Amino acid sequence: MIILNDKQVEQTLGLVGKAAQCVMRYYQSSLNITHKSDGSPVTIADMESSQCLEAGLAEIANYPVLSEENLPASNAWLDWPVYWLIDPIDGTKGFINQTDDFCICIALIYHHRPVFGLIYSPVAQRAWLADSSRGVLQCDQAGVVSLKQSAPTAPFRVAISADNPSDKMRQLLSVLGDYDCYRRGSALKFIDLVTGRAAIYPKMWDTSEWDSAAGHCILEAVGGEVLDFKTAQPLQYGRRQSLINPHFLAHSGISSENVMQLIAQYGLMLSANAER
Ligand SMILES: Nc1ncnc2c1ncn2[C@@H]1O[C@H](COP(=O)(O)O)[C@@H](OP(=O)(O)O)[C@H]1O
Ligand SMILES: [Mg+2]
Repeated sequence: MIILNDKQVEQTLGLVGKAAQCVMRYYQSSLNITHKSDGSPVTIADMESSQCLEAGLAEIANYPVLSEENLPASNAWLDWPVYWLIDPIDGTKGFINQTDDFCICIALIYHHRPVFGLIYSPVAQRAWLADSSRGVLQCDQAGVVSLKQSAPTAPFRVAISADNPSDKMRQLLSVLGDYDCYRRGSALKFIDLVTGRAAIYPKMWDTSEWDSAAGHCILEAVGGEVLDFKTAQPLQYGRRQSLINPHFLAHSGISSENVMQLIAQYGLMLSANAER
């Protein structure tokens, strides 16, 4: 197991603060937006944040860095036992639309599992980080607080993406009875699961491994899970040529019975679609 020492964690926090300063120089200004092959937007702020993080992380711990904005030409990650996996701005749409829902995600992957995760909100100037020895720490100017799993209150609060359609989601959640949905962009939805604002975050649309890795690590550190909807096993990283995640169910503090109901319902929806 790889564990970052206190100095490396402090340096990583300093670095993410520096990347956030790069990003905030462009927030609420007019930006030239280009689109990638999956249709997602990218700006100069994504690129500058990536350059800042890539250079800094390699100095903090000299592992390869896999960034959303700088992918290796080949599938080099298949041979890496340990590497940094970063999303220089997660929720670029929220950044462009000035919703405040965007963040910087940094994960350290060791043998296909996220062993360190850090999510930073440049607007709130707050970081959440986790690993197996520290649990989850929330760090901001007021200080450092250790977060524990908070019990969800009824009805279940469900965090969903800002722009994924609702009909499929309603069908999935129908097995829960009473629930209450809200929309929010970016990996900050994982933080909502940690703080108890949400109990469930289902993702039935494509995301990439850098979108989930840091949040996955932070959520697991308070006892939550990020499960592949098809296998009911935790997501894994860097195992396949494709970096697209399977559809997943992230949750915290709900019963295993509810988890199995949601996974079974996903399976039924999948078979019904295949039959059409
Ligand atoms: N078709 C697709 N393939 C891969 N990733 C996708 C995708 N559509 C959306 N995403 C990713 O999902 C993220 C947004 O998720 P959410 O809607 O939950 O906030 C975006 O992250 P970025 O903003 O980092 O590009 C985007 O990359
Ligand atoms: Mg992203």
